[in-house]
Amino acid sequence: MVQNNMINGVFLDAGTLGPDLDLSPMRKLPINWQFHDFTAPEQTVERCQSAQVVITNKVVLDAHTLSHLNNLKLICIAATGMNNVDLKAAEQQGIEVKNVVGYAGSSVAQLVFNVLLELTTHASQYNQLVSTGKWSESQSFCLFDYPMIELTGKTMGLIGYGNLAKSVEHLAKAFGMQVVIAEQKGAGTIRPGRAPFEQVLKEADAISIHCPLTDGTRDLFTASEFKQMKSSALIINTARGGIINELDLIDALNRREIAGAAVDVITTEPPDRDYPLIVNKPDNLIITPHIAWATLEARTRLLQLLVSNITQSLF
Ligand SMILES: NC(=O)C1=CN([C@@H]2O[C@H](COP(=O)(O)OP(=O)(O)OC[C@H]3O[C@@H](n4cnc5c(N)ncnc54)[C@H](O)[C@@H]3O)[C@@H](O)[C@H]2O)C=CC1
Ligand SMILES: O=C(O)C(=O)CO
Repeated sequence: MVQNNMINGVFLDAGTLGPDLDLSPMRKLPINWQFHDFTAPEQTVERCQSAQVVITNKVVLDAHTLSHLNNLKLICIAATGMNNVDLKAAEQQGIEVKNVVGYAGSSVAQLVFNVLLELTTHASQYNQLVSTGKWSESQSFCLFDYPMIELTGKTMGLIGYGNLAKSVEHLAKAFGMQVVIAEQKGAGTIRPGRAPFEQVLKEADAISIHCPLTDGTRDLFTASEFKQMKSSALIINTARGGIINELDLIDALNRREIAGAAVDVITTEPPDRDYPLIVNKPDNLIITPHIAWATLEARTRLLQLLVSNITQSLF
């Protein structure tokens, strides 16, 4: 508990919640706020120096930064992923860290199926062919340029089985897919209802990644994992960049070791203009700019949960 008449709070990257989200529920809390749209790494310490509560969506709070923040009592992450905060260093300094859980299930599952359907049905690529006149030039009433694949009866492999994976499972079953849930790679025992990681690689027609980025999941998918997958398999990463090795993904897609991929998250966001995954983007890769969470409905829930996280900890 902090004496509430003295609380200084900083929101380091309020701009990341979008221009259309009304932040007044947070502004109304009895906290002496400083809201910044974005914060560069070199501005972080100075901006947080007198704060007892700091809110960050994607600004990095590493051990070095935290070591300068002696007043800090609470970090509220305006997201589910906590990989931008050094949790061990925070714990050692007695700083409580809270994230927002369970706000984005519908939204993320919708994006997963949007890209899965694009990779299997190619509606926007066919739409493009119509716009460029290929349909008008055709002798047949329909085109066959992109092979259409039915999802019913196919197997969806889930990596991580928390809130988001369960929402994806729900939609997968509605499409008539079988769902296999991967046990953590290297686990000695396989929990009921789970399958060994390597078995999921071999069996899945589509893999959807929903685990956090940690030391244990960094580079979980490299050349070796892609080689174990079916050549017809698809992989979708809406979790975090870094879980898939991006250079290995480019190779696997170019060599058609797997059939396609979609990533909503990459290792460096936003990317530089010469980011390898983008400049060398294979035609069987879809990249979206970290939008899976970004429906207004999900962001509205996120804000409510963020306010409730702060209130529960401080008041
Ligand atoms: N693209 C986007 O817009 C969004 C991305 N995310 C990302 O999705 C991740 C998952 O979110 P939720 O499902 O809500 O989290 P969650 O905490 O409910 O589920 C994560 C699951 O991953 C499992 N896990 C942890 N380490 C693992 C490992 N080594 N191997 C396999 N599974 C492991 C956990 O046991 C848990 O079941 C977040 O950590 C975040 O990075 C979250 C929201 C939006
Ligand atoms: O909630 C998350 O983890 C996201 O990636 C969206 O910011």
